[in-house]
Amino acid sequence: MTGRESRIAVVGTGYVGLTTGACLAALGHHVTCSDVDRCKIGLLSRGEVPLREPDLPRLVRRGLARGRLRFTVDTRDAVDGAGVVFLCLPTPMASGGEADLAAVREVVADVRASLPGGCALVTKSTVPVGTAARLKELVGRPDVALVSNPEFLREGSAVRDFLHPDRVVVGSADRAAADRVAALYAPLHAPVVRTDAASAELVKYAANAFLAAKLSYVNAVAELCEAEGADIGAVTAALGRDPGVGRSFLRPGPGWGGSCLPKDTRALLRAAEAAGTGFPVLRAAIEANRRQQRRVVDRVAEACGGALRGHRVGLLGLAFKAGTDDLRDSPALAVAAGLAARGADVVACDPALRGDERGIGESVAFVDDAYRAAKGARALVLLTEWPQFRELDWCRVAELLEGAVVVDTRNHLDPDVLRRAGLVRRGIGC
Ligand SMILES: NC(=O)c1ccc[n+]([C@@H]2O[C@H](COP(=O)([O-])OP(=O)(O)OC[C@H]3O[C@@H](n4cnc5c(N)ncnc54)[C@H](O)[C@@H]3O)[C@@H](O)[C@H]2O)c1
Ligand SMILES: O=c1ccn([C@@H]2O[C@H](COP(=O)(O)OP(=O)(O)O[C@H]3O[C@H](CO)[C@@H](O)[C@H](O)[C@H]3O)[C@@H](O)[C@H]2O)c(=O)[nH]1
Repeated sequence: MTGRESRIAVVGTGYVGLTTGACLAALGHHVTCSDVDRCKIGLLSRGEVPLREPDLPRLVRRGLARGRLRFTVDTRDAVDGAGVVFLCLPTPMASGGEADLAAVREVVADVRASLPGGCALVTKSTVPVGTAARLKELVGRPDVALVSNPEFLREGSAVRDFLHPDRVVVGSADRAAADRVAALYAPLHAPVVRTDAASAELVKYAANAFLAAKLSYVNAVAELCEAEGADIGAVTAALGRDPGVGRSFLRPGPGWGGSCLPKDTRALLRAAEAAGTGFPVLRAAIEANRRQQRRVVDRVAEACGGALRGHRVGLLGLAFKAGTDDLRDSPALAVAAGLAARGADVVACDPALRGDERGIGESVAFVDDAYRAAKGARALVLLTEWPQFRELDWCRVAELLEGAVVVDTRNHLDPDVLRRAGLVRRGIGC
């Protein structure tokens, strides 16, 4: 690879952009990352990482120290001299459910004249089918190629997922540009799937929608287990051994959430409706997820003797899964809001949060440890599977609680430990 080809720009330094930038710098490239958030760029330039992601701070500091990683608020400066420009910008849900591409369009319009001739402009953001083609028109330059290279990392294991991908998907009408992007991943020895841009864009949505539908399916099987007296743990242990099913994404829970699955399923559904095909299976999976959250609220109401009004309910965990401090579309927040709407006095804790984060909402009082969340509660509800919740002194919890029921929406706690503490554990599907 020539000197210029190994100069990379990454626009957007969130979970995807910062991981991409730091990992590509670790692979030996010279990477400039840009972001509109001045505060974030200030922190990152000093080696401080404002995201909770294992290994990311170490890679960022090493990249800075070796002069391979640089941060700027000036995106035009970042793309100057770059052979590959990754767009890692937010594509949130718009009011109608579709993906909002405003940030992507704004950046492309802003940098189009500054892009070096021959560079590859790569969408790593999750974008609807046809976006690469439309951006190609917006750029309006025959010497700039558009490439779709969707990202499949998960929060909480972003660096590991980036460096050990199951597959790398590269889609473009421009073979040479796609070769150049694929070559960046060569040291990872991962399978590279080469496609046209539209197929690459669809792979990302189809993957997330599949995972979401699988989770809704498992949560429905869990409900059936409760009705029939079966045990979801035993069912999924055997089910997952079928290679057609696979072992992952079989854990029932309070519903699936996070920054991607909810918005991407809605966007795909909207796109399918606009395309005239519809997607009834996906629609059902989304509705089943809402129902799952309502089911958890009903279950807590049962634990409180039928009605929630006037009862204190303690919540263990607010993040959408363990290992992250991300609250975006967390099912825990939906459950908390549902409990509060039915009159419960909701008190929550989460080891990754301080309580002053945006998004927790007014209906939840935040306390800094599990014992304070348990104090005086009629029911305690585990919503995020943090390992430290297993290690609580459950006898102390039992003394602090006003009631005796723990609703374990992740089937995370040891039933015997709770039983010995005199508590009743209600899991999902068991
Ligand atoms: N978070 C994930 O696990 C994940 C995984 C795969 C794909 N994705 C997709 O990747 C994209 C980015 O997701 P994310 O979670 O990294 O988002 P994020 O919100 O964590 O980060 C986006 C960053 O872009 C910056 N930004 C916004 N407008 C900008 C502009 N005009 N110029 C420069 N920077 C700007 C923001 O300040 C922010 O730092 C989305 O399309 C998402 O769906 C996310
Ligand atoms: O067995 C499981 C697995 C997950 N979940 C829930 O499903 C949601 C999503 O979890 P996960 O997929 O681990 O989180 P993300 O970090 O949002 O990752 C998803 O979304 C990313 C953004 O598009 C993709 O890159 C990843 O491949 C895709 O897994 C969370 O609420 C989890 O608690 C379960 O309830 N049971």
